Amino acid sequence: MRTLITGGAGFIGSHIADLLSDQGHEVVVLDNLLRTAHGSPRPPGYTGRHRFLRGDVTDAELVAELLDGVDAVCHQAAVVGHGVDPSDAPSYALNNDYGTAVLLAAMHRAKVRKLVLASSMVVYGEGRYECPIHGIVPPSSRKQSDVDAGCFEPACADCGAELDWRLVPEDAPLRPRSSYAATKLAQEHLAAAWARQTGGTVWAMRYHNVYGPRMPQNTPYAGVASLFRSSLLRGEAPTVLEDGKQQRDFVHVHDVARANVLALETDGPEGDLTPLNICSGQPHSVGELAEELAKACDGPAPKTIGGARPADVRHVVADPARARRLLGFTARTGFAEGIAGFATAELREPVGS
Ligand SMILES: Cc1cn([C@H]2C[C@H](O)[C@@H](COP(=O)(O)OP(=O)(O)O[C@H]3O[C@@H](C)[C@H](O)[C@@H](O)[C@H]3O)O2)c(=O)[nH]c1=O
Repeated sequence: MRTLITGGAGFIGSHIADLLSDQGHEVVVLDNLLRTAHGSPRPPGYTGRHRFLRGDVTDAELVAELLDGVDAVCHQAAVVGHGVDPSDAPSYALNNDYGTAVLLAAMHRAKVRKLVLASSMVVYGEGRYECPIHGIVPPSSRKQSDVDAGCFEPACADCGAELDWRLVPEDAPLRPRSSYAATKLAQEHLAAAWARQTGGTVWAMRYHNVYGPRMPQNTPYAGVASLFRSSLLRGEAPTVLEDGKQQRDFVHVHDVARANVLALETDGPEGDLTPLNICSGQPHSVGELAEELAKACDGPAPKTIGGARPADVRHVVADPARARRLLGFTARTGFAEGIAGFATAELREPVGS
């Protein structure tokens, strides 16, 4: 199989490229290197192993050229971040949505019918909750006054009862809370329309909180695991927001790469997009993450400081059943083992801007 990986020099894309090559597949990497996992203009490991081209997914001519002879596309290139400042929306839309539209048009012309798309748990917005009286309810947005008063759990909008979190299945309502999240969902819509128009197949990989080697560091968008680790390695205590009891699904990048390779190798439903939670199925709190990392780095104990960032959600805990059923994917890296390895893993500085 010959695969074009956009964003193939990035944190997740580079692991997919390595795994595909290890398994004897042919890989073409397109990356603008604005924020690479490897941090150098020609990332070590690419020379000779993968065909590597520095360029942008919005460059229609280049994308068309690279699709020659390609069987499938793994689209990882995106501007990531929190996207809470509306003035960043044009940049997200240009790179994530216009870039995806260019790629899909080129795939149509080149008759490439298979796409694996990097999506994100951010498309859900807040997680799934059950009220003891009203059953599954849409979570109301947390008020700043509640957060300031130290009340972090979402309450039922109808009766005010405290809600229990539940696993989020792929057919949960999609309520993006940031420009970034909206552009990830728009990517899914563009790809779904392309699949319906062309009979193509799309697996939309809704990544949960991915961590592991080559994770970016020293950027506020790095993700909590990387930011905690950087603080600990500087000898500073990681600062835990809220009360530290907010839950996430931390999934190791090696598992995420394997899920992508399985998706590339698995025939999906034709003429549609199939979203999949890519997660471990083992929720952990942010407080636990801080404790585990502090232990593994032999650093100072975490400090819980309350507060929350705009657009922060409380618990997003994914249901892994569909990816298991359709791809045979189960995450193999346990939390304690993954975090211990991550404490000493090689991370990279972002380059460019
Ligand atoms: C950065 C940071 C976060 N947190 C908390 C805030 C959240 O409740 C929880 C998780 O935070 P984050 O990893 O920042 O994000 P997050 O769980 O909101 O998830 C997002 O992460 C972004 C980086 C990605 O762009 C998104 O695609 C998505 O994965 O950890 C801290 O307690 N201390 C910190 O220093």
